[in-house]
Amino acid sequence: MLQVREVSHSYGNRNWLDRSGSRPVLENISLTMDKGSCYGLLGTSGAGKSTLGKIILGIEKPSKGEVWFEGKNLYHSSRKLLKEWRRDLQVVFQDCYSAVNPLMTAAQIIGEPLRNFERYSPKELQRRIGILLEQVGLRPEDERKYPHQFSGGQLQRVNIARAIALKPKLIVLDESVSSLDMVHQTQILSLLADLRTHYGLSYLFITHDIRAATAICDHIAVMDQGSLVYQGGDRESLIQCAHPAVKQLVSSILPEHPSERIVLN
Ligand SMILES: Nc1ncnc2c1ncn2[C@@H]1O[C@H](COP(=O)(O)OP(=O)(O)OP(=O)(O)O)[C@@H](O)[C@H]1O
Repeated sequence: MLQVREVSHSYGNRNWLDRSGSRPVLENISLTMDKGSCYGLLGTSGAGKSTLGKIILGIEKPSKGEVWFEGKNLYHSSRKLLKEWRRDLQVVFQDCYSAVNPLMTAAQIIGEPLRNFERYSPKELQRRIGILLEQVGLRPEDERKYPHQFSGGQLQRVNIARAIALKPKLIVLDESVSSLDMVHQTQILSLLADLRTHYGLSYLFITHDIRAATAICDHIAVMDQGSLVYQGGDRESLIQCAHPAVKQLVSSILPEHPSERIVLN
């Protein structure tokens, strides 16, 4: 469904005083995502995960390489095709509060993509917003609430409802559960798993949290300083991987004494 082919990227010099040359943020990244899969992209801060996410979403053109989505080259497409991709590729960010307009109600936030892409009557729009609220576990009366009247976990559900409103094919989840407490994290991860089954969605799950990634992903890649240093589907090989960046991630969740070690997932 999605192929990233030999993608490299630099942001260029930040200002004219910076003569150091543009350091690559991504170097020769290739990955493939199958339909319906959940691909975990792990790595420490600054590894380049969000940059790769933006390139996959079509909002940051890579300096080199290609992104293919459903057999077509994302950055060599007509305006019409790009508009279709805007529907098919959605994103949920970490900071649920800054991802929404504080002056809009939940109904307005969730209804926004439907108003932009569909021509529903007001009654039909209302009905669809009601279904979406229910699907993400919110109550009908929540539609009248403003962002500040929700908890972080509830507002992230509003963001997820907006992301699934157009029945996309791929959702980039960029640290989407990272700012939530453990209880809300578990609830949102379980909601995401249910929605994936219901809609046949694919996720690119960007995170630094190996535990969250192993809970829902069927494939995991680890990035370090702009390169992919590990790709695999099975937890054991991730734990056994000798690359220092992978070991660092794994050790962040493993106690020193083997008898105290919990099994991932
Ligand atoms: N718009 C930008 N302009 C210039 N440099 C940028 C820009 N966005 C990111 N960078 C730089 O690119 C590098 C990778 O950043 P990116 O946000 O992709 O990493 P990340 O792995 O997602 O990190 P984090 O987990 O902290 O979000 C960093 O050094 C960052 O400073």
